[in-house]
Amino acid sequence: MKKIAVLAGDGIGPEVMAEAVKVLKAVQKKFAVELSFTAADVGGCAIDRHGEALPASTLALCEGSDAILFGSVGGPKWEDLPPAQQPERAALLPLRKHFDLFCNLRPAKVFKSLTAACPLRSDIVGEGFDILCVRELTSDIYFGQPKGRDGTGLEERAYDTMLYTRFEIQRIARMAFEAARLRRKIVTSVDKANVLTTMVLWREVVIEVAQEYPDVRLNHIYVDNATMQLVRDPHQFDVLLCGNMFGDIISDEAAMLTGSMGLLASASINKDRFGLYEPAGGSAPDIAGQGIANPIAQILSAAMMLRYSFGWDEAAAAIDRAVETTLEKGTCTADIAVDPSRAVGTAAMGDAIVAAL
Ligand SMILES: NC(=O)c1ccc[n+]([C@@H]2O[C@H](COP(=O)([O-])OP(=O)(O)OC[C@H]3O[C@@H](n4cnc5c(N)ncnc54)[C@H](O)[C@@H]3O)[C@@H](O)[C@H]2O)c1
Ligand SMILES: CC(C)[C@H](C(=O)O)[C@@H](O)C(=O)O
Ligand SMILES: [Mg+2]
Repeated sequence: MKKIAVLAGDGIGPEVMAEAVKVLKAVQKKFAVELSFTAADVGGCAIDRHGEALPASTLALCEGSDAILFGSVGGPKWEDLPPAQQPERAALLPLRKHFDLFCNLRPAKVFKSLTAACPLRSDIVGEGFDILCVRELTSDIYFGQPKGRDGTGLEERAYDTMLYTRFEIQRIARMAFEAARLRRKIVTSVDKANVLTTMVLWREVVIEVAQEYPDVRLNHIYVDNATMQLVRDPHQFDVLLCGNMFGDIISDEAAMLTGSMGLLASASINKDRFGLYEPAGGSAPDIAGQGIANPIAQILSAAMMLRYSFGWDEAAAAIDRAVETTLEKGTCTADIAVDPSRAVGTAAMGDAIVAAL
């Protein structure tokens, strides 16, 4: 029996989470495995109901679970709170830090049947590309100290600290090289070593780690060039190794190149393979409550949970295949439909994936 903490969160979170749970329940039947689901509040909805974004009871549930399935948090309703109380800073980042989820895997793969949804020219996208962003998730300018604001008038200042230790770079670099070994064996390390001291260390350590993996090719690219090369020729990339900040930006770009933010799943794991699984996109306030969000990123995140935290590769692959089959049949939500008048809603998309499973 695997215990799953279900934290749907805000905006489209609960809408897409319902579909992921539906798919997991179907997996349970098909593969005769046992899963338990316990829901808890997190993010803005937890502020509204409990006065804080990450209530102690929610954290305790996560601690007693085998994995966390996470929706998304945040939205306009909570944007005027003091920054430290906002859902993203008070719930998501502390969860990542608390469980030491340093490794964020974000696979950006174009589905064959969706090449038309890709915003790139057809001669550039070709038959599709397959990139894995390996993003460091518990350090960098997100967490470096000091952070703060002081001074007054025109002397008022605000600052964050970009900081990496050798240990932090080594462990995320090893994850990238290990992942590349199972793929096309190319790691492209994204940095800004021409300007930032942190990134000079980053590049040095990545080069050292590469010595342990002589079978994997290592390239370096500056982050500005990386954003441009992704649009010019995404096929050149296999594994993109990034720090926390650059990985945040690059993974949104890679997601959209596959057709929609609603397609990009993610796994945030620690050294023991405990993980938090969430779509790379957010609470999408512009479409929340309409039943039109794409549940695929949430469903594929659930598949990643089965693969990385539970080691259930066969069940995970079955979900991946069911998503692919559904798309091949032409069932699409509005964000990826070439003809929006034929788009289906969130629940119908989930039902179609369950049927394909
Ligand atoms: N993991 C998280 O909890 C997480 C991640 C990113 C952003 N956020 C938060 O979400 C809120 C909104 O952020 P944002 O607007 O910058 O980014 P967003 O990812 O929520 O939305 C960006 C665009 O992508 C679209 N989109 C995203 N997911 C989609 C889906 N499943 N189906 C169809 N379209 C989808 C949205 O409609 C929107 O047009 C903010 O409060 C932000 O901080 C949370
Ligand atoms: C909501 C925010 C804190 C988060 C991040 O910046 O990591 C999000 O953008 C993501 O990509 O998971
Ligand atoms: Mg992001």
